[in-house]
Amino acid sequence: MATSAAEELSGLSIGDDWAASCPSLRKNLSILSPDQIELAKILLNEGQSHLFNHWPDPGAEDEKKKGFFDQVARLNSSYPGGLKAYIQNARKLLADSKAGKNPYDGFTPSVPSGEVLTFGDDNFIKLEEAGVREAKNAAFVLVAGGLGERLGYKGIKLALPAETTTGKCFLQQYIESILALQEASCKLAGGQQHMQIPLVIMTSDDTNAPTLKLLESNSYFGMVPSQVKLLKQEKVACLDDNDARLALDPNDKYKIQTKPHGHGDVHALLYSSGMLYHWKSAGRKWVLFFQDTNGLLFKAIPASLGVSATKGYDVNSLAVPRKAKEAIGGITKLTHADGRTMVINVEYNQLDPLLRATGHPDGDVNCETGYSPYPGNINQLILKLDSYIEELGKTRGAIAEFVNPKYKDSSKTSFKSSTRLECMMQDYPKTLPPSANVGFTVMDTWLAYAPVKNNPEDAAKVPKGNPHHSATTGEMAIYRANSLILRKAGVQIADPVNDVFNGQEVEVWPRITWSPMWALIFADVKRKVNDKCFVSQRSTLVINGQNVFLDGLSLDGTLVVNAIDEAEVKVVGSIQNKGWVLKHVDYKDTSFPEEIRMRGFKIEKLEQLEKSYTEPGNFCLSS
Ligand SMILES: O=c1ccn([C@@H]2O[C@H](COP(=O)(O)OP(=O)(O)O[C@H]3O[C@H](CO)[C@H](O)[C@H](O)[C@H]3O)[C@@H](O)[C@H]2O)c(=O)[nH]1
Repeated sequence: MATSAAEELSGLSIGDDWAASCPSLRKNLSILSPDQIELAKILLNEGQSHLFNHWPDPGAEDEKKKGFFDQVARLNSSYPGGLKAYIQNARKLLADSKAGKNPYDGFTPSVPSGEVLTFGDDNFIKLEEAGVREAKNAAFVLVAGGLGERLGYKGIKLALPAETTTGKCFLQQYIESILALQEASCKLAGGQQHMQIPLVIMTSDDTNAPTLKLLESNSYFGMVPSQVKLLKQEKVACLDDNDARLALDPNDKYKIQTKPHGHGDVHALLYSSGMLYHWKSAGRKWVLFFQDTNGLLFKAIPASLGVSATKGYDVNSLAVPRKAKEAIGGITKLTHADGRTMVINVEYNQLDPLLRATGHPDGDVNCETGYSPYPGNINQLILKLDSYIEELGKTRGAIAEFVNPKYKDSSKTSFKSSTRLECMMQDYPKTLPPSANVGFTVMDTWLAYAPVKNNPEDAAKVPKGNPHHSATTGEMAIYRANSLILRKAGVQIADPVNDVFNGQEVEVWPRITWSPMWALIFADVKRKVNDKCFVSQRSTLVINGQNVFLDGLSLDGTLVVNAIDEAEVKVVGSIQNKGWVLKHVDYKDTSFPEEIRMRGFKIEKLEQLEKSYTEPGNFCLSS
């Protein structure tokens, strides 16, 4: 095609007319590759010419311009449907938000029915066994891309000690639990096959490098390195206004400002990585999703996996009784005026307005049980792999999104700061067909849920009766759960005492911990203790070893037992020493490490009986 002399001089051609509305980009087309030009076309078509307004003529800052397109290419490829879809979705959601449209318009909430389990009864024991049986066919997915802004800890949350008696971090606890499940499940299957249970960890730019470092510097906590796969989520572009104009980074005009898109990214990442097909061809049946700081989680997993298997649930959400206004979503049955129904998590900030808008003037309040009638979603999801793959084949893992702009004023025309689209992994069932078998499993909070989300200052402000969700309560909950489980198995455990750490009143139970290899399910505990045992309130008991049996132990102090699998150790008689005591530490006292300060106490090791059995054989441990 003929080109005018002037255009030839500037390197432009008539074929570049698509860029006529944006002269500063048009002048620079000659330095862009064909792929970059395609991306530029998408941006202009979607009303993003402002991104180029400040671009100088070719020859100046060319590397920065190319770098800009490198980022655009990443943003384009990491979002299902690319940037075009992102911008179009944003425009629609921003318009809905401006119009004050309720995402649940036309839906009436009601309390759904699901499986309510009671720890330790026959049904629970049966479900735990069914869960262990299924575990060899499972894959675990840990979402750990969040920064944990509410906690304010400078490291990654997975590296925090779940409890300070052993100092094991959350990631170690999770991995040891999966390995114990793997071993128990393969044993139940007759031990012929040795299947590795895969673990995927979703990270982000904020957490990827430290997560990898934590794994590598601890030999993957006993997993085979190839068993663990990190999938990094990308951030999404920020939006400056209701037209979904992308925001430039205030510190770098050649960069689009980005923010996290939320844990819902996990579905698109699993899909695009090809992981799901790989798992399916290896005969896997279940995908279990979980979050970064719940030290009780694996106590609830076997039974809930048992529920999924026996009920054939496509989706099973783990839930606990929820206190009104607690920062966990409520599992709700939504019935549309047109007859459609779904059982879905309604996020904690949306439940109250939804209830008020549908004939419940008091909104999110407790009922006569002292709890909200809506079970609290703890975001532990078990999906059946077959139907999950089928659904993702249609959606490519795209999850219903939302936007939450902070408007400058009631005209809702401008934002206080840029916003972005977000998505949540628990919204996966929203696109499922009505025939999908969606259920949930409720367990006691003491057994299943004690996350570490809040910093000490905010945790102390939580209304009385509502959970603090702090490092203090996360740790105390582990001791409480272990004490209650031993009690249920017949061990006499002294009553707790109340104490206040970092302004939070908690029950302090004996500091009892065991490795998952000792006991994964209640039947394991029952086999390994008897009702002649006693543990006093000031005691600490650490059991590290598969074949340790408490046979008439009376403990008043600290006992630590370490044993290899081939050593069978019977612990008998009375053991008494000064033990380990909890010393108060103020969170503002910077002479202590952050991990200690944030929980408000330090364990002072005065005296203990510690025994390690490193040779095979039968042993008797007494004072
Ligand atoms: O972009 C993100 C954001 C978060 N996360 C991860 O997602 C998990 C959950 O994040 P938060 O702890 O910030 O989640 P919230 O407390 O806001 O809420 C979520 O967890 C609650 C239970 O802990 C309720 O279930 C609630 O409904 C659910 O949205 C964490 O492991 C976090 O690391 C990511 O991987 N990427």
